[in-house]
Amino acid sequence: MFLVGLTGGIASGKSTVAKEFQALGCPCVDADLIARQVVEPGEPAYEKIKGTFGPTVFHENGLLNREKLGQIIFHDASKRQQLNAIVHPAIKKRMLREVLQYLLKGYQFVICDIPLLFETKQMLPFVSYTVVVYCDEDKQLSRLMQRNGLSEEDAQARMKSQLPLSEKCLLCSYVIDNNGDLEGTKQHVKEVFKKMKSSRKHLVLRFGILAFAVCMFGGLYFALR
Ligand SMILES: Nc1ncnc2c1ncn2[C@@H]1O[C@H](COP(=O)(O)OP(=O)(O)OP(=O)(O)O)[C@@H](O)[C@H]1O
Repeated sequence: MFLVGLTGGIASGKSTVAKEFQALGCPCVDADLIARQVVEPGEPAYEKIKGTFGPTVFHENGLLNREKLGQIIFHDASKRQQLNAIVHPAIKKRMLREVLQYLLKGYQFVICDIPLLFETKQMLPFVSYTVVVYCDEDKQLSRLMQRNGLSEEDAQARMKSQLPLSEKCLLCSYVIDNNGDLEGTKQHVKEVFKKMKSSRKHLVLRFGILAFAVCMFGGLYFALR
């Protein structure tokens, strides 16, 4: 099995593209979903956030106030770094656990939807291919404002906290153009899907596991003879 890192900019269409990959039968691990799970009450990252940012970033019922925390970190790079140092290792650990479950089920590859793949670099050593979902800046801005009900200024601040999409396109293996309608995007997803299916990178891990098993059992056999 091998991992494909799916990334892009905020509201560039990663979830939309991930759904299309799932419709084609690919398992997807969603870093955003995991990011919400690791800050639930009782999780180690939850306690660390309380210790670092204080009680003001929590609702009265104890749940994390994501909007309040978002406002703080999107306008303050050092606070953003502090939060990242807490949540990124927890996200990475849980992602690798989910990936391991798919490995045991025998999938050829797993799509890992990681919005900040190139910014944090945490998961980069584990992925064989990177795919960027791209759309022009003005389209990204209008989709973000519409979806999240944000002012232009707030939407711009969120976009600026990430690497520009054009830079990510230079770093990745494949670009999926999401400027057009959904039908066009589906076609781009199918093309990338075919390329992944024809990759033989999953054999590296399979042969590695096989060689390891042969060595272990061979060693055991000769030791017990
Ligand atoms: N090709 C498209 N045509 C029209 N609208 C689109 C298209 N792709 C995505 N959208 C819309 O743009 C918004 C952002 O898309 P999506 O949620 O997939 O982005 P995302 O990159 O996953 O966002 P986030 O950064 O929050 O994770 C959504 O409202 C979605 O419906």
